[in-house]
Amino acid sequence: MSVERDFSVVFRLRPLLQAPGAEQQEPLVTVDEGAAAGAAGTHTAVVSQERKSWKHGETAEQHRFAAHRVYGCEAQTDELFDEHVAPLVPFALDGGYATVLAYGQTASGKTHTLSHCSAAAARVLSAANAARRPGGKGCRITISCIEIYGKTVNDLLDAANKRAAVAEDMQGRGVLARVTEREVTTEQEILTAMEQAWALRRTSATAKNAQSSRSHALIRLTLAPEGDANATPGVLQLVDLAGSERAAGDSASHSSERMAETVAINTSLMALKECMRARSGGAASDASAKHIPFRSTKLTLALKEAFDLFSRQPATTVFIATASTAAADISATLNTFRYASALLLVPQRLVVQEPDPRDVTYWSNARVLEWLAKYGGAALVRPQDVAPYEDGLALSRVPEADFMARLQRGSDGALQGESARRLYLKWWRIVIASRTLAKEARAAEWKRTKAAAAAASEAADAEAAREILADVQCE
Ligand SMILES: Nc1ncnc2c1ncn2[C@@H]1O[C@H](COP(=O)(O)OP(=O)(O)OP(=O)(O)O)[C@@H](O)[C@H]1O
Repeated sequence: MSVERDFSVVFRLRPLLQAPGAEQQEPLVTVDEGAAAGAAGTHTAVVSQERKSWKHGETAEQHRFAAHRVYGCEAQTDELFDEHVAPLVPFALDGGYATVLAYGQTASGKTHTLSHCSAAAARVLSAANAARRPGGKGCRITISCIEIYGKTVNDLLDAANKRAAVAEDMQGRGVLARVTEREVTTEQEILTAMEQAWALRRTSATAKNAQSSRSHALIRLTLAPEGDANATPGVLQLVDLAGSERAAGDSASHSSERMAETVAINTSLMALKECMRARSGGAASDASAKHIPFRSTKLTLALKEAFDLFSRQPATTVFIATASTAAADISATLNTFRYASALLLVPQRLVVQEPDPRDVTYWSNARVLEWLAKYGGAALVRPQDVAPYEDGLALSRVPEADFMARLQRGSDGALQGESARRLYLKWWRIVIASRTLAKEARAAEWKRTKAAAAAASEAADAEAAREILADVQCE
């Protein structure tokens, strides 16, 4: 069970929900079972759109959409979980950044699919972690849950649904701020937290709007390896996106509040698409490192590591597009599949940043101690007291007041006030300068890789042309 690709697009068709005694309808979206998997291992969903015109009468137009996998109406959520979500558990326990996104119109089955997957993930994760603990490879698991409603972020693990925030930390990672981080160990503890989050989302949504899917909900499990305080924690997160439908024609949808809400949802879903597509870096001939606009919305900032081209940890994303198969929802279903199919362009592999000795945030604890000995030496600072175990990244996360207190303690009071601050600022100058240098070097490397790929593709074209010419001449 391993993660096959960096980015998977999965379709899930919702069966028709027919009232008892209502006239029987046929699902208008089906899986093309006959079609062999496409070049990129893709499968196909077929949408029949009925059209009526005075000239041609009733006709059905067929639209075909590719995805890595299409689950039909009869498929069970367990099947989807086993194939696409379960492999993310060991991936995240090993330090990877795994994201599951559910996208689709209201009532298409996003929450149905994700709540089942989150419960199954709680079971698999707690068992896998318990099995790793005797070998010393277990993780400390914490859970945080937020909902993003327009520009507002709320804590779904706080009974009062208090305000939270999404921010970028010193290392440029998208972090959840002012949120409850609850430590969980057993399946039941994880489940209780998740259920509390889903329930609070439903209640707060009813207070705002009759429909629950006007906000994005994010459940994030952070997996910090026990016994290595410097390791980058793994992440397993599930995101129930706001309903993707456009404003309907009813008068309620035209209230200014509802319109603003719809604009905010559409903006964030478009930004999400842009971020995911920007990762593809364009054609091989496009030699520029792509700008990924993750800062444009709270949602994309929160998920930044999922798009980052140069990430400190491997990342993988499963995009589940849920769709109704009912005739009344066909245009929303077509929009869902158009959005999701376009994401198949996202490349298979991200560039995982190699440790770069030029970048202070990659320094080992030994290298940090060396630096402290060199620059704090004159004031007789004991480096070990300033950074007992921290590597460069961990030390750059130490808040200023704590850093200063360590300097004071580590020099028996010799270094305090302005002189301690000077050493602290010196540390920060080197953190920033080295990160800038490393970033520029990565951009140059990216450019070289792209140029080499473009040259290789041109050479292959030329070779193919020569072969065709040779064939023609033989004939
Ligand atoms: N695959 C499925 N099989 C059977 N029932 C389903 C399936 N998917 C969804 N449903 C049912 O359809 C209804 C709507 O589903 P759900 O609430 O998950 O939709 P949603 O897209 O999350 O909408 P919202 O965001 O408004 O809650 C629910 O009653 C759910 O049980």
